[in-house]
Amino acid sequence: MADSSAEGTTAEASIRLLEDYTARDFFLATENATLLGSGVAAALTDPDEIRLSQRVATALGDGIAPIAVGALPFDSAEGTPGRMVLPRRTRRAGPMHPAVDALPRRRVAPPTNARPVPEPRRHADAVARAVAALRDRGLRKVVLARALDVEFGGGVSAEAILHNLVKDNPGGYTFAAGLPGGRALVGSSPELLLSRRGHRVVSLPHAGSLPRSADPVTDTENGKALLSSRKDHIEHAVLAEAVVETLRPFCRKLDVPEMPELVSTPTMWHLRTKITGELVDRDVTALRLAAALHPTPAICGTPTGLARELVTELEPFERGYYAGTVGWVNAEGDGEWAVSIRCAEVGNSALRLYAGGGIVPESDPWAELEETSAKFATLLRAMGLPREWLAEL
Ligand SMILES: C=C(O[C@H]1C=CC=C(C(=O)O)[C@@H]1O)C(=O)O
Repeated sequence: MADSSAEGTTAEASIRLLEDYTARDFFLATENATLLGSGVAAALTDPDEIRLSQRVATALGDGIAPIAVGALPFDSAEGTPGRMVLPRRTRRAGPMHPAVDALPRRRVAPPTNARPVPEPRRHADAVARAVAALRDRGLRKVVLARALDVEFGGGVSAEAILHNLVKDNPGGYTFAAGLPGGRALVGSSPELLLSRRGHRVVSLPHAGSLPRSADPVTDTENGKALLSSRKDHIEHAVLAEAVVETLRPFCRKLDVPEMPELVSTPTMWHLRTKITGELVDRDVTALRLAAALHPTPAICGTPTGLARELVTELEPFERGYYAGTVGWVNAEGDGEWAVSIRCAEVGNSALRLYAGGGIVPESDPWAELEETSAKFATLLRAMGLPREWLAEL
């Protein structure tokens, strides 16, 4: 029988969950709560995400465990199926911050080798080709990503990276999801795909970005520049419209602000829209809603099918669980699903880091390359590496 415990809202309780995390587990820390799922009472994989959500609801209804946790890939057609686990043991605690600030950072040994995939210049070329394809094939937006393969002669610890990510990102959805073969998807995303609590649903789509700067004047200027950038508002509007269109049939009421707001992570400025709604049917679970929304134009594009084709054509790697979604759902159908960005797939002695950006007809290839470098910084920082380290590759 699966075991579930609420361990209180004290700082010690949430920090204990972080300290007990191992690379096979599921972990999620948000502004509101900390969750650790360990062991496997049941595991479900399915390339069809809607069917997976139904199978998960049935398993939860059978009482196998009170909660299911897991990850959906960017594109299950690439051969990576959605993967859900009903943990043997689920532990919940209150939010981690600010108590975690007092903990020392954990050391991640320096990499022995690193290789951008593709070469930076080739990513800029791909962006230029994407801009031309948007025009020729009638797309409004596509999201192109690049990867960074990093090797560690002496091994790399997902636990240490997660620890530092939690410390660095108090407002983030900081996650780790165990994957087959002892690998783990570890990251800290600013973006909530969907949360459901009772009738209330919330989505926090993010699109439109500029890097933060260590210089306060430049930093403020970047924020202001983003807020007045026509190109970024177009990129954002395509996303917000798609989220609203998908949620509308499920909701009797939707609240959508007219303009996006400016928000920040420690490494990026973004445009974000807070969309809230009231569900018509309480039987529609958080996972079912996440499966309906995914892939949004924050990580794929519009129209979805054409954008997905363009991604496959222009990116020389498979995204796997990057640009998918990670989260949990319980027997009541409540849950929380973050977009799996600002993350890395971590193995024993190597990891692959990912970063992407939305391309619209107004996009500049070199600025887009810069943007992906800035987005890598979330993980680089957790690995103890300065952003300048990228320029040496
Ligand atoms: C695809 C990523 O970010 C998305 C989320 C926020 C802003 C984005 C942008 O401005 O391009 C991206 O759509 C990523 O970090 O890999």
